[in-house]
Order: sequence, then C-alpha cells, then structure tokens
Amino acid sequence: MSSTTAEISDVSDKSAHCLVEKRGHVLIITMNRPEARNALSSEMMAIMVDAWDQVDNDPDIRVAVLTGAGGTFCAGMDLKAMNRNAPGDAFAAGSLDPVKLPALLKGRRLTKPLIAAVEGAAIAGGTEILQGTDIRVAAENARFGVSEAKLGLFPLGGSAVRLVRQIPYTVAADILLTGRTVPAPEAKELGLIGYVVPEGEALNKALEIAERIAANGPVAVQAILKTIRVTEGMHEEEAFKLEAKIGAEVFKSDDAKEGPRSFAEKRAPKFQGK
Ligand SMILES: C[C@H](/C=C/C(=O)SCCNC(=O)CCNC(=O)[C@H](O)C(C)(C)COP(=O)(O)OP(=O)(O)OC[C@H]1O[C@@H](n2cnc3c(N)ncnc32)[C@H](O)[C@@H]1OP(=O)(O)O)[C@H]1CC[C@H]2[C@@H]3CCC4=CC(=O)CC[C@]4(C)[C@H]3CC[C@]12C
Repeated sequence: MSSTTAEISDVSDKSAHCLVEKRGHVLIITMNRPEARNALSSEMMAIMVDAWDQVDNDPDIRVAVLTGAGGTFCAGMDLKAMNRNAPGDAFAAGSLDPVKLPALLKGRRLTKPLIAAVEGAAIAGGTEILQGTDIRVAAENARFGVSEAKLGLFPLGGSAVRLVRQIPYTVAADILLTGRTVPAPEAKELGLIGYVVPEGEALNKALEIAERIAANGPVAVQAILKTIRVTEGMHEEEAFKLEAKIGAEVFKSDDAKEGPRSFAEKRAPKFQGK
C-alpha cells in the first residue's frame, strides 16, 4: 500500500472549519465550510496555522496538500463576518498587523512542499493563499481571481506583491485591477497553476504528486525548497553561494548515501530523512 492510500492516522473533528488528516507522509488540509464556499473564518485560519506548524515540526510529514471541501477551493474572506467585524477597525487600533498573515502563508513559507488541489472557485483570499503554495493542480471547472478591488478592498493576502512575481506583469496588473475571473485553462497558460485535470480529480492528482515527492529523499527535497525560497530575487552570484552551502550539507546526509547505494543494489531507496 502506498503512503497516501495508507490508513488515515489522524482526522480532526469533521465539523471543524478546517480538517487536518495525516495519510502516511502526507498532511491533507481541507478548508471545510462548503455551505459558505469555504470562506475564511477565524477558526479556519487558526487551524490552518496549527497545521502549518505540524507540517514544519513533524519529521514524518514530507509533503502537504491544501484543498477545499464540497467542490470549492475558497471564496476568500468571510464577507458576512467582515460586516460584523471590519478589519479596518483592527488595523486602526493597531491590534492586527497585516505584514504577516501566517494562515495565508504571507510572511511565512513552509519548510516542506505544499500542493494546492483546487476544485471550483478560488476567489480573492482563495487565490491569495494559492500563491503561497508550491505546486498547483486545478480541475477544469476551477476559476481564480483577486477580486478585492471590486468590493473596494485591498488584496492584503499579498497578491499586489506576489502575483506580479509569479505571472507576467501585464496580466497580473489586469487581474488585480479589474478583479476579473480567470478560468483554469488560462491560469495554466499563465503558469499560475501547473496542472488542469477533469472535475473531481484535483485531490487525486495532488496526492499522486505528493506521493512522488514523499518517495524522494526528504533532506534533498527540503534543501531544494529552502534554496528556492532563500535565493528568490537574489543576484545569481550571491544565490549560488547560498545554494552551495545548503546543497553541500545534503551530501553529508544518510539519505545521500542511501540513494546511490540503492541504485547499485537495484532496489528502491529507503530514505530516513537524515
Ligand atoms: C483582504 C483579504 C481578502 C479579502 C477577500 O477575500 S474578500 C472576499 C471576496 N470574495 C468574493 O467576492 C467571493 C464571493 N462569493 C462568490 O462570488 C460566490 O459565492 C462564489 C463564486 C465563490 C460561489 O458561487 P456559488 O454560486 O457556487 O455559491 P453562492 O450561492 O454564491 O454562495 C453559497 C453560499 O456561500 C456564501 N458565500 C460565498 N462566498 C462567501 C464569502 N466570501 N463570505 C461569506 N459567505 C460567502 C453565500 O453567501 C451563500 O450563502 P447563503 O447563506 O446561501 O447566502 C483578507 C484575506 C485574509 C484577511 C485577513 C486575515 C487575518 C485577519 C483577521 C481578522 O480578524 C481581520 C483582519 C485580518 C488581518 C484579515 C484582513 C483581510 C484579509 C487580508
């Protein structure tokens, strides 16, 4: 039995706004308010932060998958709750600092790969959190957008900074300023997502990718990810120095010995993540 199809080892309270499920080496985080199209609630975001901590701190977890329940990824911030509790008041009072929004992976990135599995709408906050993921799979019916401006809001989930770094400038500016919806095929063409799969298949495809990553050497995977993160935006020469430092450490690991040994012995590697 593969790691992701192994018996579920931990499933959180099914009525919670976010479900966290460990399958083998993979942690699946499911935004779970389908009746509100998985709009972000305080409870949901608190569970997400705990899940990110679990991903980073549990050495047995090698990959994480973020998805939404009920055929929707996420409809962004809970607009009804926002009416009751305007974020502007909290900003004015200084009780909330939007420089870092760890739930949305703004100002915080995971040390393990995070794969997004998107069905249906990923709107506003939904597309904002998507930009904090590493690999993105979407169903044919998926649609994206950073629609905050349409509501007179600012995309404080980080898109005004991040989107222009992830897709071509003019398209990012268009998406941010018009708030228009981007269908999955266009998102794939832009490189905002990497895979388009038939409706209902996003999670399966994401788990298939997760399994491939989980089968690789964890020390190498995490070092590659770290290098991508820390060298982002750096001059090449400076970046290569950091890359060399991080990369050379990998060669000291047991995993780096096990890989070539398994090849010579004509068997699958058994990586320990050390
Ligand atoms: C600013 C940052 C982000 C902002 C936003 O995301 S704004 C949200 C924009 N979203 C939208 O405009 C999408 C609205 N929804 C739709 O268009 C459609 O529902 C859909 C296309 C998604 C689906 O269509 P559908 O036909 O299938 O379904 P419907 O019939 O329309 O809906 C079904 C049902 O769901 C309800 N629904 C849908 N969407 C929402 C929603 N977004 N909110 C509430 N309810 C929704 C709909 O009403 C129907 O219900 P019914 O009862 O039947 O009517 C923010 C990102 C992060 C924030 C920070 C987080 C940390 C902080 C904490 C704080 O306490 C506050 C400050 C802050 C720092 C916070 C600040 C703001 C952010 C940065």
